Amino acid sequence: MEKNSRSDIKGSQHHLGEKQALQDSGGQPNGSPLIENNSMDFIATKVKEINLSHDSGITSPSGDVAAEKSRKLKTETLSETISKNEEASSKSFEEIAVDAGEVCLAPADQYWSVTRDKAVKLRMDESGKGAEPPLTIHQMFQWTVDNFGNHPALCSKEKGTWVSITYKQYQQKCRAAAKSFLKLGLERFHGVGILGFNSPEWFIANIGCIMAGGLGTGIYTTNSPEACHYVAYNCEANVLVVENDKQLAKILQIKDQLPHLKAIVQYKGEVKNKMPDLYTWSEFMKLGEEVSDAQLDEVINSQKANECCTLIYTSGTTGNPKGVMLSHDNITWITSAAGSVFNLNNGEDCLLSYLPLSHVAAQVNDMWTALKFAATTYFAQPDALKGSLLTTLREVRPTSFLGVPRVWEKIQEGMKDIGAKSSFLKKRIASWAKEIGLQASYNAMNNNPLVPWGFTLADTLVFKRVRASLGLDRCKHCFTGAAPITKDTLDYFLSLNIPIYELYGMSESTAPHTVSWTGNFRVTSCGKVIPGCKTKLYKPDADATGEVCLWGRHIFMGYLNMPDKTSEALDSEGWLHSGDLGKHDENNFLYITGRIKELIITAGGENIPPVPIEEAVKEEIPIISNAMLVGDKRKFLSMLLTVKCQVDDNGDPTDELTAMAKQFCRQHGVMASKVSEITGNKQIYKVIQDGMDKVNAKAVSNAQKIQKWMLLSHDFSITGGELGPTMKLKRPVVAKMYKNEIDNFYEA
Ligand SMILES: Nc1ncnc2c1ncn2[C@@H]1O[C@H](COP(=O)(O)OP(=O)(O)OP(=O)(O)O)[C@@H](O)[C@H]1O
Repeated sequence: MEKNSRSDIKGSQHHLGEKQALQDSGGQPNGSPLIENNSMDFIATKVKEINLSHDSGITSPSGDVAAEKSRKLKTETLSETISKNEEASSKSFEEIAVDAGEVCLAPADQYWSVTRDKAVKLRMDESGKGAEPPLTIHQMFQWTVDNFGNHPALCSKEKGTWVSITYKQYQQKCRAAAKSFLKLGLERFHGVGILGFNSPEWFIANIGCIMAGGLGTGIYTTNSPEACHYVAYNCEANVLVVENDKQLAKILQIKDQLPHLKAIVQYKGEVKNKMPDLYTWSEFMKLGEEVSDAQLDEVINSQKANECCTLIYTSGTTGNPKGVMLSHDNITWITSAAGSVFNLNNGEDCLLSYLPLSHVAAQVNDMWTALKFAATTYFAQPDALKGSLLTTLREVRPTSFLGVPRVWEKIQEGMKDIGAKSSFLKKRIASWAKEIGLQASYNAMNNNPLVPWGFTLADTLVFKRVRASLGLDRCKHCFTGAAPITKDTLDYFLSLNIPIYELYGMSESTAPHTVSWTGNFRVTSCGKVIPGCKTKLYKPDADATGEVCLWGRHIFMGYLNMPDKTSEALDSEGWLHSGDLGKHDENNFLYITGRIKELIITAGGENIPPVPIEEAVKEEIPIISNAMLVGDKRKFLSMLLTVKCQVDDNGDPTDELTAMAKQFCRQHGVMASKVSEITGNKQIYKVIQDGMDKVNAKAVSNAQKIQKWMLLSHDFSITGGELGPTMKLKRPVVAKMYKNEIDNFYEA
């Protein structure tokens, strides 16, 4: 049914297959079951709504709120202006900042910098969004506290109960952390590395570090000790904040090679082996009690909006991670600019934090946008991506939800598995509703007011229940970003009347550059440029496809200590060259069509983007979880393949096939339940070869045909290092790991 409905839709005016053919294969790890199957049966079971209202079930936070005096930062003149201004509640902080004539910038004469303490020139416009006065993180925070001080800011689960802190308490805790960092000797523009799963402590450590004049630096929890060392050394970390003894163990292995390190703080669990300069969270938070407010305010007030406050290390899909230097203005401006597109209202939203905060997308969404718009951030459980995400989603019922493509794919897989087990009648109802849903969604996308017949019934019987069962019934914005998503997944959710809005951006653009939103989206497009930002397509070809170049106040300062890489990324005029290929449609929607850095250039000189071929293989042979095309400087193309298998509690792929993969084998007469049972299995190999033949039959040239392939015994994963944190394929890593296998393809 789905295929039929999609092909119906394909007849519409949009080139819907366009991007699907160009997807990155990186989004196919064999992650652990994200979705608990028994909770996904949206048709079969009456969906049990967990009526957790925004604040219900949340115990009062500890600490005497009334006794707290709202701290006045040296943005005092601004805050005073706010309180004096009769219209304070209706005026934005930016407007009031203009009134007060207070703009804090350090002298700078160029758009880029590669040294931690050097300010940059801002890409200010003369009018509009790009002309808004620059703000520091602290000014933005103070405005939120002044206006929404008693609003819940952070909610986390403690012993099974949600506990929240208000914006006032949040700021107070950040200030306490900042004082402790100062006490520990955090030097100006030196890093505080944070290595752990999302939690209030992560946010407080990060903002506390910035208040104290340091550079907030996330480190991926999946990093090896060596990879942690790379980041901690590069940012000259004075303090490392780790989640638990597992992360601590990694740091203990490398701490002697970190000349700037002064202390380690562990924020969860017991500190088993006491040692000097190792603190628990509660010890740490008390360390700075003697540091006066005036001392801290002096540090805060000396900071300028065009100076660095955060380092985002790239995930390394194309080489060693680079330290992307972000200024206060990068962060405060983009959160304001993107938030206005989505019409976010202060104090109205709540979201769930579960994607790695070291990645720019999660950090900007969960921490900075929430802070700017006084939203409430709920923290998921550390095993979110191993199964608990859905349960938490249903408790929190966020009003905005960001998933990387793989998250949406896992939800889709879970729902399909359940659907496959439903009775005949339920399957029929689902098919009927999905056909209507897809048509209705495409009509809405194309501004066609026609509502298909039966929509209201389908909405009541299916769509509303699905939304509730996923915890998305209050969700106004379901987002995807950070990597390409397939049209198949987008259509699947559209058929359930859940539009997923695509965002595009990079660490180097402080996350979003183009966005999609209600009434403004096109399937397979990543949306329109944010007001105040500009896109240029560099060296467009005959098809008007060129390299996507970005401009705006969100463009990063430079890569820390990497002048060459910085000048490769930023041209002499200050445009950021993304390395992505893209084109616009007649309505200025941007379509990403490939990555220049991933192009395969064969020995015969043909340029081949690998993603469309990899996606075609995965679609044709559904048992395949990952496919990597090789053939750079070789005579022909070959492909490494992995099959869908289950993962263990650590996220490591196991030998056990997924339910879907077992079913696939059975359909082809093979009673296998393990990966090892099908590697070398003639029947399965024939099925794969048949699929390859079909893909090759559609190849645009002989050079684009896959001549040889190999089924690997082990799936790719984040923990294995083959996939980055947003599940993108790390091609150089895989090429190195399977060098012998690849060489074998080309031996005569
Ligand atoms: N909506 C999207 N569609 C397609 N690709 C996207 C989308 N959003 C982001 N990307 C890809 O992600 C890239 C930015 O990702 P990020 O800044 O996390 O660095 P990375 O590419 O993962 O790591 P590295 O720079 O180390 O290679 C973009 O350049 C683009 O290739």
